[in-house]
Formats: sequence, structure tokens, C-alpha cells
Amino acid sequence: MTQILKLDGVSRAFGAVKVADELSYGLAEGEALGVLGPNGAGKTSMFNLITGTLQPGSGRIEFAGEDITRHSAARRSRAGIARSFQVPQPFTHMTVFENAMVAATQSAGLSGHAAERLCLEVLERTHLLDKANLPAGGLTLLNRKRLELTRALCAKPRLLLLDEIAGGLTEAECRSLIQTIKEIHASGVSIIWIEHVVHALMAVVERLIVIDFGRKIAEGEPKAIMASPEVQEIYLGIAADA
Ligand SMILES: Nc1ncnc2c1ncn2[C@@H]1O[C@H](COP(=O)(O)OP(=O)(O)OP(=O)(O)O)[C@@H](O)[C@H]1O
Repeated sequence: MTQILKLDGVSRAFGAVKVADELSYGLAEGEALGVLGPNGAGKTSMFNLITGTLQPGSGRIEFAGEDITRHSAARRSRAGIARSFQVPQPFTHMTVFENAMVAATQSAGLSGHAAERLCLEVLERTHLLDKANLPAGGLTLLNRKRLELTRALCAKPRLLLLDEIAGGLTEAECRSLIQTIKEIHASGVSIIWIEHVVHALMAVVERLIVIDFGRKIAEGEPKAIMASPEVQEIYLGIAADA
């Protein structure tokens, strides 16, 4: 199977804090990978390393067979890497549609009707079409999360990085978001999903990795990983924090 992403011995420290410590793993094209780990383990930093807003101290990152370790964030975005942020970051004074258009024009490089068509398609997939003309600042938390997804999808990603998108939602809202993410996955987009809401992860991902102190401490089939005593101990800590 073709690998869309490969991290090879990626390390980065802030002073004494290692946010990535010899991190190595691969992601197959079309695969959904879950990432679990306690607060401060380095999960968001790993996304920053993949998207190019943080440079590794050492190691190599490949995307679609190309070494992107020194590529700029803008170049990686154009190549098809998109992310959602843990704290939704819409342009609050703009409408939902205008927010989508920013991503379609600036990240996917589209203009005119092509950009509008993509935005409408994505807004339908993310169930925000009926909110298209509302200001983004007034959306509920679920719809702000849906807008995060919309903005990422309007960049036409091959790889979608989701950062704790299920946090803070009610059970019913979480189920509805899981369904949308399943549909995105089924459309062929490769996904890496950092999440503390473990049942949401388990409903979607085919493989899990667990990170602690920037190190990968477990990797494999989700149920087997969750059953391991080492991960159970960390998970109890995560459940207490969540
Ligand atoms: N730019 C930075 N400068 C200094 N320290 C940083 C920087 N970015 C992150 N850190 C520190 O690195 C550690 C890892 O942070 P990171 O946000 O990657 O963890 P995380 O696993 O995503 O945590 P959470 O689950 O709380 O979001 C934390 O101790 C954080 O304070």
C-alpha cells in the first residue's frame, strides 16, 4: 500500500522538554490513524511538525514520497496537508461561506465558480449549508467544529489532521460529528486524529499510536492497544483530565 506520510526519527525539544523524541511511523494512503496521549505529551507539536509551523531538530518527514522536512507550511498546505485546530479559529466577523472561501482560494488555490462550487459541496458534507450566510462568530460549539472541518476540507486535503475535534460536545453531537468524519474517511482522505474522547476515536480509526513525553510508546490495532496495561494507566490519566 502507498504511504502518504512517513516520520523517521523526528525529534524536537524546547529547552529540556522533548515534544518529539525519535518519533517514527507511517500512514498508508486512505488510512485513519488515532493518536492518544496525556496532556503535554507532544501531540499538537507533532501536528505542527507535520504542517511545517515547527521545525524538527533532527529526523525526516516524507509526504506522498517527497522529503518535505524543510518545506514551508504554505508549500505543505498546497501539497495537500490540512488541519483543524483544538480551539476553533474562524474569522468570526465573516460568514460561514466566506470562511470556506478563504480556504478554497488561499489553500486550494481555486477562484470564481470553482471555489464557490467546492465550498457548497463541502458545506453540504459538513452539514453547514443552511448556516452558510450566518456570521461564524455566532455558531454553536458543534457548528464551530464543523466549520473547522469545512475550512480544512476546502483546502482539498489528501491528509487531514484533526486536533481534539470531539472535545466539549454532548454525546449526541459527538455521534453526529463521528458520522461526518467517517464519511470524510470513506471518501478516501487520509486522517490522523488526536483525541481524548476515546470512544469517538475507536469508532473511526484503524490503528492507534500512543505518545508520552514525545515518544511513541505503543502502536497497533485500537482494541489491543487500549487493552494493554501501560496504555490503560495513561488512559486513566487522560480520562481524569478530560
Ligand atoms: N513553542 C513552545 N515553546 C515552549 N514550549 C512549548 C512550545 N510548544 C509546546 N510547548 C510545550 O511542549 C509540551 C507539549 O505540548 P503539546 O501542545 O504538543 O502537547 P499535547 O500533547 O498536544 O497536549 P494537550 O493534550 O494538552 O493539547 C508542553 O509542555 C508545552 O508546554
